[in-house]
This record gives sequence, C-alpha cells and structure tokens, in this order.
Amino acid sequence: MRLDIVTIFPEYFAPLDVSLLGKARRRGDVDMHVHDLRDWAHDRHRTVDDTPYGGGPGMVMKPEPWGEALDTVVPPPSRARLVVPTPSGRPFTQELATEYAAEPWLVFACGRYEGIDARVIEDARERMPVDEVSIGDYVLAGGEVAVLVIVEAVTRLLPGVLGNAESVSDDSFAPGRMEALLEGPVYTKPATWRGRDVPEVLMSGNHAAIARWRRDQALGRTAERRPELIARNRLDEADRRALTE
Ligand SMILES: COc1ccc(Cn2ccc3ccc(-c4cc(N)[nH]n4)cc32)cc1
Repeated sequence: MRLDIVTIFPEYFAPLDVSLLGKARRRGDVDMHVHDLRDWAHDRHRTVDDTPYGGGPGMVMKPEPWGEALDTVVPPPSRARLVVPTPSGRPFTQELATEYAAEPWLVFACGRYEGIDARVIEDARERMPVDEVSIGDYVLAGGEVAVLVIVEAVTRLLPGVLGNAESVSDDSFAPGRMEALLEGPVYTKPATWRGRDVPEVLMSGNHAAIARWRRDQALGRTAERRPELIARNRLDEADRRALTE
C-alpha cells in the first residue's frame, strides 16, 4: 500500500516510523511519503492561508498550493483515493478502515486553520474519489492527528503488519458475530496481583466455557456502555440469557 500525506507539519508523522508501521515500511509492505504543503507555496513567506470570503474568524487554506501539491503527488491520470479529515465529515468507522485497507493508494490532505478552500476538494473529485471523514464529534486544531488515527487503524489490518502475537480477528467467535460488541476485560500473569485473582474460567482450559465467558463479558460491557450496538448483533438464546441476568 502506498500512503502520501500532505501537511504543513511533516514532523507530526515521525511517530509513524516506530513500532509495527515502521517495520511494515522497512519490509516494504507500506510505502509512505510525507510532503510539506509549503513546498508549493511560492511567495517569499510561503503563504498557505488567507482571510475567509464572507468574513468570520480565523483563516482558510488557499487553494493554489493544494492544487499544485495534489497535481504533483497524484499526477493525472493516476488514481488514488483522497482522504480529507474534517469535523463535518462522514464518520470514520472500522468498516471504512477495512475498505481503506484494500486500497492500493491513499492520499491524506491535512487541513489547518478553519479548513481548506472548498474548491480544492471539488477540483480533486474530478479525477479521484474523495472522502471527507470525521474521527469523532470533537474539534481538533487540524487534520494531522486524525490522519495518525486513520493510518494506524488501516495499516494494522494489512497482512503481516501485526506481529504473530497480535491479531485483528477475534478467533474465539465466528466472524460477524463479535464484530459490533465491545471487547471484554483481558488478563495476563501473575494469577494474583494485589490480592485480585484472574477469573478462574480463564485458567480452566475449557475453551467452550472461556468463549462463552468472554462473549458474556462483551455483551454485558456493550449493554452497559454502548447499548445501541447490541441491536447490530445476531443474539442467540444464551446471549439473551446473559443480558437478562
Ligand atoms: C468549526 O469549524 C472548524 C473547522 C476546522 C477546524 C480545525 N481544523 C482544520 C482542519 C481540520 C481537519 C480535521 C479536524 C477535525 C476532525 C475531527 N473529527 N475533529 N476535528 C479539524 C480541523 C476547527 C473548526
């Protein structure tokens, strides 16, 4: 997978060189390039923003540098999928992460100030798919942190990026049954810590009982913290019993 990121803060993406993504890059599974938008701002001050038409607070990112940057990063007729984080975007979900993980080339446009001149996205849509996405209902100062979130959620799904110890599939349940439940509690050694024991069932070696316990924990936690997700799951009789207990 090729990833290109255009930003006025390239240093934001240094963390992507560590941990698993760093290994994936060194293995060649992920080919990532970070570009400084100011390379396409040709005035003496390398200006990338200006006052908003119609008035209002703050500044807006000028279209010219973005137009040139995207023309250079994605020269026509090549096609990439452009992802533009914004507070007003469609929600970024695990489903969208899975869709992105199947894309050969993703380009991320990191806005700042009050956003990017709307014509930049209109112009880009003429030659590539463009998604405006939100990573949550809170307002960041720019798109960089959102891109870090999206890149991590997507690249962890790529084959070979996670080590053997980590897995994206929860193999204790058939795929599709667990997908919309919150993860339950996890434990590791020691068996007793500050007087607290690991639940006995997890030491029993009884895989059916362990799977049942884990699903019950996931159901309970989901019902308590995100009840709206319960309806997305196909519940069997044992599930319904667990929810009523
Ligand atoms: C009120 O309108 C505003 C518009 C933009 C901003 C700051 N800003 C500039 C670019 C940019 C890109 C993404 C995001 C973002 C994404 C999510 N989920 N929260 N915040 C924020 C961004 C503040 C306010």
